[in-house]
Amino acid sequence: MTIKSMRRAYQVVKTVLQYGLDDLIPAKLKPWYFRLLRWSFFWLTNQHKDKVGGERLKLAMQELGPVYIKFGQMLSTRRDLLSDEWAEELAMLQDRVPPFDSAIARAQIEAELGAPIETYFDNFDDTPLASASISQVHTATLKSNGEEVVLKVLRPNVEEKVHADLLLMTQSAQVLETLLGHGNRLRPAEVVEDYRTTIEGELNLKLEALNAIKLRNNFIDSGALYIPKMYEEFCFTRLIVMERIYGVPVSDRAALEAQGTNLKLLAERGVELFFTQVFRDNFFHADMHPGNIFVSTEHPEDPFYIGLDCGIMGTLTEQDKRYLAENFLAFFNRDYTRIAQLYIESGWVAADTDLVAFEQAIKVVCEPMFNKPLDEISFGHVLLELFRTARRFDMVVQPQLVLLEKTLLYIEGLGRQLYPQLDLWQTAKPFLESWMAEQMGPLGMAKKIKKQFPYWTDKLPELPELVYDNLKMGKNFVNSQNQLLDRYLKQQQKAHKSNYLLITSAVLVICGSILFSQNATLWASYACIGIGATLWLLGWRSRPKNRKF
Ligand SMILES: Nc1ncnc2c1ncn2[C@@H]1O[C@H](COP(=O)(O)OP(=O)(O)OP(=O)(O)O)[C@@H](O)[C@H]1O
Repeated sequence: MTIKSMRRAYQVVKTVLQYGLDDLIPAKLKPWYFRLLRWSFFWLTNQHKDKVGGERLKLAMQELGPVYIKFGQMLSTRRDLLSDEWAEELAMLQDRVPPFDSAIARAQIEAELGAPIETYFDNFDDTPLASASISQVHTATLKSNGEEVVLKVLRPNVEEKVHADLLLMTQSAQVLETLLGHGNRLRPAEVVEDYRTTIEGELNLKLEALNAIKLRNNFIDSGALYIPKMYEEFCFTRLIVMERIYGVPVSDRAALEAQGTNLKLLAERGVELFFTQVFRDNFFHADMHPGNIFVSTEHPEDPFYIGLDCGIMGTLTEQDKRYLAENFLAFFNRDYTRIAQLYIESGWVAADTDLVAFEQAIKVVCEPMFNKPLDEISFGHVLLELFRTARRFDMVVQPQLVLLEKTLLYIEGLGRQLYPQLDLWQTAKPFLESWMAEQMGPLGMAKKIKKQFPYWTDKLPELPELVYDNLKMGKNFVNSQNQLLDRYLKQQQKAHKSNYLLITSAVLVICGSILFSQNATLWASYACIGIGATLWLLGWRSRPKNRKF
């Protein structure tokens, strides 16, 4: 431990004690060394007894600086872990940081460029346009064509500071975890680990630029989202250069109204954009706070979003996406058995989970949601409640899903703020249904076959064994006594049969295509493709029917 890190540790302990955060740990969980710590710092008394826990934590984080402020902001989105009051307090943390010296910014930029700023840029403004915890933003114009750009540069020594704070956080989280016991729902070590991934991603600006380029390309023809152009030749780990944008911050409702923005359309586009990013592109902006989203100023009747700061992006596996879509559809069909099955099938909860108890718990939290009109139900809230319930059944944390749930909650909140009558279900349902239909239909099958072709040719020799194991598992499963399980198993069997037919048909079509491409006996290739197509039809028809898509 260096002198610097010891000083920082002292500062953290001092703040924790001054804000009485140690009081928040129940006395019976406090070991002797905790009390000793408190006695040895007897002059540091809790000066904030009058304030509630969440507020004290917020003030302490504010005092500890940017890394803790960002941590608090992230924590505020973990509503599956925190109570709503605590989350609301932490959400108020503001990331306002004084700018750093522009001479330092210049030196840093020139070090990355390997040349004086004037070699490539004119009109570099020494007064920053914005200054945040990780970086600072300056405006300039490109020497080559006069285009307006912004230069985003990392704060000096920010990596060192973040890593020092992270180390301390990790150690404190481990102590806390031991005190609280492993079964505790707060899981501090996991939360800090989650934060580490997020903040470390933000320390690499090149990564942010690459994400922005990808997202921009995904929406290049869209009238709903614009991502500023990145100048790749000037993008490095500590510096990126992008097109300057002008827009109204999305949180500035008064300005949006003043310019006559069609708020209904804007709100609907927000929800659509989210589902497009998740389900079509599998690449979604996961840091959607108001400072990162602007609204276009031209053509207010046909507004679009402008997205900045693509440091944190989320992706889901194909399987996660399918389970997620099914999850929503099952919820709106009030099919709680199906939801419970989905959590087990996907592996989010263990296979030996008590299905009946799980289904019951899901029903208890979901059913009251239908007391509201359908259009007021929030997808994010549904997911949040389902995750909270699943956690009680030891759901393994899925960081990608937590990221998704947070983004969804934010997008819906934003949509409602812009247009309180926003009908979330009507906006999202057609999208989900057509996605599911496409996935399960012939086009989706063809796409999957094409994508999986190299993998299947590799796995072809193992296929009979896999199919046999699969069927055997299904058969063993059927022996269960439970009535509910029986229903589930029948469905499983049907699904296995259908999968078996579909897999065999795919194999035959692939074999036929290989024979055809190698100019082998044509009749054999036609026969393979013909039989394959017939089996596919049979498999398709024998799918379990009570899945409503
Ligand atoms: N291309 C741009 N054009 C105009 N303004 C920009 C641009 N990029 C960033 N800004 C301004 O700089 C601010 C900070 O940018 P950005 O969010 O990218 O920084 P950050 O360090 O990642 O901040 P945080 O992580 O706290 O969101 C934005 O809120 C916006 O006001």
